Parts: sequence; C-alpha cells; structure tokens
Amino acid sequence: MSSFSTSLSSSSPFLSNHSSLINSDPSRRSLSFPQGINLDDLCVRSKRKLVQSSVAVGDGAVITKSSSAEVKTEPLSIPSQEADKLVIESNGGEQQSTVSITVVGASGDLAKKKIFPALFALYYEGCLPEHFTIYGYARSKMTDAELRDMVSKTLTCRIDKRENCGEKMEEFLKRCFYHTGQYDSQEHFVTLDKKLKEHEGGRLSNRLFYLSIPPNIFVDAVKCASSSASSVSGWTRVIVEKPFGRDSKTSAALTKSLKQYLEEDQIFRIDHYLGKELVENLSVLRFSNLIFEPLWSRQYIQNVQFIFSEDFGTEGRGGYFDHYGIIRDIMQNHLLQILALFAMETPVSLVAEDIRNEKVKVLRSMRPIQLEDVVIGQYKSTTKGGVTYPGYTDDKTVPKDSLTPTFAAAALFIDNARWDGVPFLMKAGKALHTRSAEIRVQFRHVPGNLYNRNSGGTNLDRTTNELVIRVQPDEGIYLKINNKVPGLGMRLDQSNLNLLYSARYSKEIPDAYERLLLDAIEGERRLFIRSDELDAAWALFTPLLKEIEEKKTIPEFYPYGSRGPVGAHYLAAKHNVQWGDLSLDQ
Ligand SMILES: NC(=O)C1=CN([C@@H]2O[C@H](COP(=O)(O)OP(=O)(O)OC[C@H]3O[C@@H](n4cnc5c(N)ncnc54)[C@H](OP(=O)(O)O)[C@@H]3O)[C@@H](O)[C@H]2O)C=CC1
Ligand SMILES: O=C1O[C@H](COP(=O)(O)O)[C@@H](O)[C@H](O)[C@H]1O
Repeated sequence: MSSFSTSLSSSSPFLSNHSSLINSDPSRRSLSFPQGINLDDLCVRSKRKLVQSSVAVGDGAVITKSSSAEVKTEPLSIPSQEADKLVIESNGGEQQSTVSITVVGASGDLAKKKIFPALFALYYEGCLPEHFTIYGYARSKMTDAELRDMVSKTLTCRIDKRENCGEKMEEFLKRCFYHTGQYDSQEHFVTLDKKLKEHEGGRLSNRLFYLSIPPNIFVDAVKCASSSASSVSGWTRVIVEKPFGRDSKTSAALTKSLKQYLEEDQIFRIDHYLGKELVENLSVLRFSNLIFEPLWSRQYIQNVQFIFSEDFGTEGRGGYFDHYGIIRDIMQNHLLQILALFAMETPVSLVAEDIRNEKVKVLRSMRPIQLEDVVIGQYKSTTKGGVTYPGYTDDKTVPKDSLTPTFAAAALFIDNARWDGVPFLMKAGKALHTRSAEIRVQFRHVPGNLYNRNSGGTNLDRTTNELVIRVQPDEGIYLKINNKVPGLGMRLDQSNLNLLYSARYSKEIPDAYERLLLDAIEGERRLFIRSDELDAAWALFTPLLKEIEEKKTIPEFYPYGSRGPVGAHYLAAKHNVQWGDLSLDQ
C-alpha cells in the first residue's frame, strides 16, 4: 500500500489563482483557503480573527475590520437605532469584547457528552477569546460547583499536550457557571442577563446560546433568551440542535416561530456531520486536486454510496427515536447534507452563501423519492455467544407494535446535467455489525478494457476503481486501483492507495462540535443549514415519510448486530450496484 502525498506544488493553477501555501515545512504543507484558514491548525483562523477589530451592530450583524483597514460587511440589516450604539474595539483596545456562551439544557446528555468537552477542547487549544464566560442553564437545581463537578467528569485533553491538562481544566472550570431556570420564564432569563452582565464587566458583549433541549421547548427558550438576555452591544446568536421539525409543515412552523424573535443570520442550525473532518475535506479533495473534479460526473461515476451504521441500538433514546425513525434521524439531515456537498457545482467562492447556494440547487434538483426505491428495517432481539441483545421494541419507552424504522436504504437521483441517471444510494442503520460512516464512489468500467482478455483470473468487471472517504472511525481516504502482480506473468490485482489520517498526521482530529462551536463564535455560517436548504431537504423526504406512515409499511426485521435487511441488497441490485461496504475486499 502506498500513501498519497497531500503536498501541493506552488505552480498549481489552483493555488496561484486562489491561495497561497503557508508552512515552512514542505512535507507538512497544507492548503490555505482564500480567507487564510489553515486546515492544519484549527486556531490559526481564530487567532487571526482575534486580532481583527470588530464592530458589532444590532441583531447579530458584525462588521469586521482587518488590520489592513479593509472592511468586510456581512449582509445583515443594521437597525438604525442600533447603529448609534456602535462600539469600536481597536487593536489598542478602546473597548475589549467578550463572549458569553449559555448552554441551555446544560443538565442533559448532549451538553455533558459533547458541548462542554468541545468548549474545553477549544479553550485548551487557545481558540476561545481571552474574555469568555460559560453558563449552564436548565431547570435542575445545581450550584456552580455541582455543574463544574459534572462537567469535569467528561473533560479530556489532547493526547499531544497532556502535561498541563489538570491546570487547564481548573482554569476552564473557573469560567463555568450555572443558572437554574425555566425555559419559558422571562424572569429567569432576566436574572441570567444580570449575571452575564456582571461577568462581561462592561466589555462589548457577544452572546451565544446553545439550545441543547428537546425541540418542543426551542421556541419558548428562544423567545425568552432573545427578549430578556440578548446582547445590547454585540451580537446574539443561537445554535439550534436537530430535529428541525418532523416534516415540511412542522419545520416551516418552527422556522416561522424562531424568526419572530431572531433574524435568519442569528440562527445556526447545527448538523454535526458537517463539522466532521472528512466531510470538511470533501470539497478540498474535489476542488484542489485536478485528478478528481474532471471525473466527478455521470460520465465516469457509476454510483455513489453514503453509508452510516452503528453497532448499538437506540438504548436510552427510544422515546425520542420512535417519534422520528432513522430516515429523519440520519438520512434527511446528515447523509443528505453530505450528498449535497458531494454533488454541488463549484461554488463561486468558499464564502458561506456561495456554498449554501450550490447545495440548495442540488437539493432542489433531486427527484422525489419513490417508495419502491426504499427499504426499511427494524432490529430484533438476538442471542449470540450466550449474550442476548434487545430488539428495538424491547425498549420500555417504545410501543410494542412500533413500525418505526431503525434501518433504511434508499436510491436517490439528481436530475441535472452532471448527475442524470447516477444512483445515489443511502443506507443508515442502528444495531448493525459495525460502527462506521463512509462515502463510496464507484467508477464506471474502463471502456474496451484490454486486460479483460488476459486478466488471469481477476474479474475486471468487478474490479472497477472505487474511492472511499471514511468519515469514521479511522478517518481516511483510499482509492482502489488495479495493478499488476509483480512477477514475470501478467496477473492483475486490486490495491489501495491509502491516506490514513492517523498515520499521516500526529495531531488528534478535533471533534465536530469543536469546529462548529468555533464557527458559530466567529460567525462562520458555511457549515450550518440555511432555512431554504432545510425546506428543500424536507420537501424531498416528506412525501416518502407520509406514504410509509399512511401505508403502515412493515419494516423488514434484522437481527441485532447483523448486516441489515436483505432487501437492501435487492435495492442496490435493481440499480446495478453492489454495496461497497459489504464486498469481500472493501
Ligand atoms: N444526545 C445526543 O446524542 C443528541 C442530541 N441531539 C439533540 O440535542 C438536543 C438535546 O439532546 P439531549 O441532551 O439528548 O436531550 P435531553 O433529553 O438530555 O434534554 C436536555 C435537557 O432538557 C431538559 N428537558 C428534557 N425534557 C424536557 C421537557 N420535556 N421539558 C422541559 N425540559 C426538558 C432537561 O433539563 P432540566 O430538566 O434540568 O431542565 C434535560 O437535561 C435535542 O434537541 C436532541 O434532539 C442531537 C444529536 C445527538
Ligand atoms: O444525530 C445523531 O447522530 C448520532 C451519531 O453521531 P456520531 O457523530 O456519533 O456518528 C446518532 O447516534 C443519533 O441517533 C443521531 O440523532
């Protein structure tokens, strides 16, 4: 196996047009994006931004002023009464700014598992601004000390910098506070506001609210946060967790309600798959390597597969899951977002709106999904090696007669010039034999393949090139190529050109939530879902979901820990495809 080199020649037309190389060690060169984001070091951009002067205006609008005096304005409306309140922070520090992050639903699973650890990781890496405060907010009664104790149990340090880990944790925890309150109480948010102001100490205050609560209370919390705890001098942004509704209607209603209190630019709809390193890398792979983009169409690609599997069931989340099912939980958001990034046309720039415009076009070009192009399944109990694994309906929070799919496979099509006729297969399941997420690109056969005649036992009809982007675990990219078996004869073999991230980079890959939280703090919207993207995603899936539910389609049962329903193979075969993850030489 050989490994790809990721270094790029400075004579590359891409680089000369759009970017420059920064890193003195040529073996570790990485691509610098137009905005100067160096993917090798997450915080380069943060540090760069922190030396920028910032002028915050009204509801989430931010004007950034670089030290070279070039002023870039994000396209937001600036209420005129707010314009009077402009406070300019110069590099000399006329007025310093601060960020207050409130985790709403701080006592919950996601906050403990992901949000606080991600905030700590950002702090640890020096990515948070000098002045910041973190508040946990929930109904549960807790003191600051109890919150810190809860949070401390989940914190870990980057493997390469363990020495001062304990010290950093202590410092971080001192910046964490807790406020008990109801999600629909203006009064409780007013008290939060007072506490935040004390910490902000008269600095220009920017506020980020992370809604880590069940969706039925999103709007109450947004109403109270925006009316009683918005920043008066800086920006106020709200990260909203999925689910964003259950279908087109409920999603539109949620958006409408949120927009009563927030501008679209203040709403950061999170899809944590967009924050995963290999998903971020998709565009880099496509648009910075000459060898891929010319092949990226129906002319050379036979099919594309988006595969998500988990080797555990819905244990503990059955109540939530039963209301949504795997299509809403994984396909309509995570897999569809990856598909849109994969299939979009080259954006005008890497600016958020340019990328999101292209993604929407893909989503709106997709053909309505037909029920006959979908297979659904549900896991059942099984006993292996003396251990009994529960079935989905064994969960006490799930109705015994639930038909909710825990597995689904679907064939989707993009009716545009680039992708006409190419099946985009999706497969997502819980309680399968393995945990992984990957994108597989299967290329067409070599026309008139010379070696078919003397392949010496290798079936070259099967061994087409395949590009695999393994999102997790063991992040990597590999390309299956055909090569000659060394020796005097002429036998062909298939091998992998393999870029395994852990072998190539000593740096630990940041968790998706780290990237996304940092983006939200910096006002970078590229990886968040715009409302028209969301509408297009729901428009695609809503008729299918309705049909499945109205017809009470019975899912195909599959044993816990298996490879899923056999129906998925028939679906792929119908489109002349084999699932890449199930082939012997995957
Ligand atoms: N957990 C995960 O892995 C993922 C979660 N999400 C989404 O993130 C959000 C938070 O998830 P998670 O942390 O698992 O949620 P939880 O069910 O743990 O809820 C978070 C907090 O909200 C409060 N809460 C729970 N139920 C209610 C209710 N009915 N009425 C009022 N308050 C309630 C509780 O705090 P208190 O009682 O103290 O007020 C709880 O600690 C959800 O929208 C979820 O869909 C998205 C992806 C993954
Ligand atoms: O959004 C969700 O994602 C998780 C899987 O996320 P991962 O980053 O661990 O792969 C999934 O378990 C959950 O059901 C879903 O709501």
